[in-house]
Amino acid sequence: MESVISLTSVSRRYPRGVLALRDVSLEVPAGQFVAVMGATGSGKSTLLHCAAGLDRPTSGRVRLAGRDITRMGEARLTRLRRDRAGFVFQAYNLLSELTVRQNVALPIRLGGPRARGVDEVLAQVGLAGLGSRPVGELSGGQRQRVAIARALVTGPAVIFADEPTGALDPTTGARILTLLREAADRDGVTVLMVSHDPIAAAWSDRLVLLRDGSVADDGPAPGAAAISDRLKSVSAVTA
Ligand SMILES: Nc1ncnc2c1ncn2[C@@H]1O[C@H](COP(=O)(O)OP(=O)(O)OP(=O)(O)O)[C@@H](O)[C@H]1O
Repeated sequence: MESVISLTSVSRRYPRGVLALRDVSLEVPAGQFVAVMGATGSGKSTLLHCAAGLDRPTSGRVRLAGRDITRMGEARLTRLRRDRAGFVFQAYNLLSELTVRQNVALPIRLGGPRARGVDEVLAQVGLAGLGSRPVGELSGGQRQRVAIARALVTGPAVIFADEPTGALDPTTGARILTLLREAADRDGVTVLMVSHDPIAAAWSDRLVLLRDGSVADDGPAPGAAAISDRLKSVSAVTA
C-alpha cells in the first residue's frame, strides 16, 4: 500500500547556509504513529513542515496522501492540507473568542470535508459538555483536546503534531497522547509527532531519531527509558 507520508532524499537549506535536513528519506504507511526526536536544532520541525507542505525542500521529493506536493501550487496545497491533514501544535492555534464547537467546525466552514459530526468528535475527545464555551475559558489540556477534535472532524489521512504535550502536565499529556493513539488505531490516521519527551514518544509505533538533519536511527519505538538512552547517545555525538 502506498505511504501516506513519503519523503525521498529530502534536503532543506535555509538562507545563510544552514542545512537543516540532509538527504532524509521516510515512508510512513496508513495508521502508523511516528515520533520524531533529536537534539535541539537537529531538524525535527523542518522535517514536519516539509512533510506537511508548510515548507518546501531545497531538493528531493515529498508525497502527501498520495499526491506529489514537491512543486504543487500554493492554492492546491492549501486545499490538500485542509482536506487530508490535521494539525495539533503546542500553541493550539485556536481562536479564543470562538466557542469550542465553532473552533472544531472551522475546517468545514473553510470548505473542508464534513467527514464526522462536530458533536461526535467532541464526545470522542471528552468535551461533550463544553461545546458552547469560549475556548479562551478552557484549560491547556482542554484546548489541546479541541485542537485534536478540530484535526479529526475532516476525517484526515494524517495528523501532524508538533510538541502536542509540551505545555501540559504529565497526566493531561497522557490523555492527549491516548487520543492520538486512538486516532491511529481506531480511525487509521497516520500520526507524525515531533517531541522532546521520551514518555510521549513511547506512545508511538516508530521512533525516528535525527542528528544534524540526518536520520540517525529509525525503528520500532521502545519504552521511555530506552528512548531516553538512545536520544542521549544520538545527541552526545553531536555535542
Ligand atoms: N527559518 C529559518 N531560517 C534559517 N534557519 C533556520 C530556520 N528554521 C530553522 N533553522 C535552522 O535549521 C536547523 C533545524 O531547525 P529545526 O527548527 O528544524 O530544529 P528542531 O530539531 O525542530 O529544533 P528544536 O528542538 O529546538 O525545535 C537549526 O540549525 C535552525 O537554526
